[in-house]
Amino acid sequence: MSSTSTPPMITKWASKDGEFHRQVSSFRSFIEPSAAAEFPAESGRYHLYVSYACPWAHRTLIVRQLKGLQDVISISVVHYLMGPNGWEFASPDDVPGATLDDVTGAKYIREVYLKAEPSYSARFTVPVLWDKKRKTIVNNESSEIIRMLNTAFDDLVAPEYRGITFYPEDLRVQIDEINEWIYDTVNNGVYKSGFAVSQDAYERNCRALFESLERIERILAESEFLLGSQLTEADLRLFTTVVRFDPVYHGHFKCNLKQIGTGYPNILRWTREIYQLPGIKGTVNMEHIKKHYYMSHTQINPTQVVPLSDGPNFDSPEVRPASRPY
Ligand SMILES: N[C@@H](CCC(=O)N[C@@H](CS)C(=O)NCC(=O)O)C(=O)O
Repeated sequence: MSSTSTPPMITKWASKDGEFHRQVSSFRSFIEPSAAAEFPAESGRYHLYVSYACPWAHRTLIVRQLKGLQDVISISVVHYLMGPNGWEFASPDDVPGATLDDVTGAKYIREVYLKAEPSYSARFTVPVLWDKKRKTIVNNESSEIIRMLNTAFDDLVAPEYRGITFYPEDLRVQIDEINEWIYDTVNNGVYKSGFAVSQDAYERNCRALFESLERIERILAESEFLLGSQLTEADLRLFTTVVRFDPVYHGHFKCNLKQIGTGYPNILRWTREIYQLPGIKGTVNMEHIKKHYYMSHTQINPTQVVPLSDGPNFDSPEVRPASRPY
């Protein structure tokens, strides 16, 4: 694909059956602690390309924060608006929160992909984990990037972050199991509702989404986090969808049977607990989130008018776990 060709439009995300099918990510290598590895963990070598708007990229920002990796892995943040050329970099003077790409000098994320693989012809998604040394993409699948950040850099972080894990061995089976249905019906479920172009696909996915929210509400009525008193990867993956739910998915994606702030007291309490953990609120940029969805998906919102509400106040009341939950 040449660097001037146009990527597929958002409207093409739904296929003939009226249903949205998320593409499988293409770059799937792993960073490992061993110096002999293809991609060895090194401080300053790897770079994350993210969008504050994107719930998948948001996962990687959260784990980078909670694992104390800010000085080990650098980041670039794209403009909230996704235009016909896809994600674009912007100066923070023009778009507060965004950055230019000081690593490869790209104007668009698509150029980063094409530097890594000139024949790449799939979607140009964020997050992207980039190797500055080999000048290539290590991985563009958020669920795998957060696993690497969880363990691969432990020798390089400050002592208080070593050994922190959001994928503990004794909970792996339960984490994998809960991730599976939450991914399908909630994380991706909001997109399957919002991008559906048939009534049937919309209703089916929207109902499945709310069945899962009811199930999560029941879990969180009994338990501090999804799998007990320990914060795990399953919570972090769900959090990025829930934090966007009332301001964006409820209206823009028509996920409107209930709202988190008024309809799910236990999910609301749980969201506040995560939001109030050190460093997390700095990863939630509601301006980028709202402007991205309402202004980029012009097939859904042709006026590009952005609604006023940011959703529930996650800052207060203060909801403090008894001890650090991870
Ligand atoms: N499987 C990927 C999905 C990432 C993804 O779909 N990102 C969206 C933003 S929320 C994107 O960059 N879309 C651009 C496009 O599809 O053209 C992951 O979890 O990392």
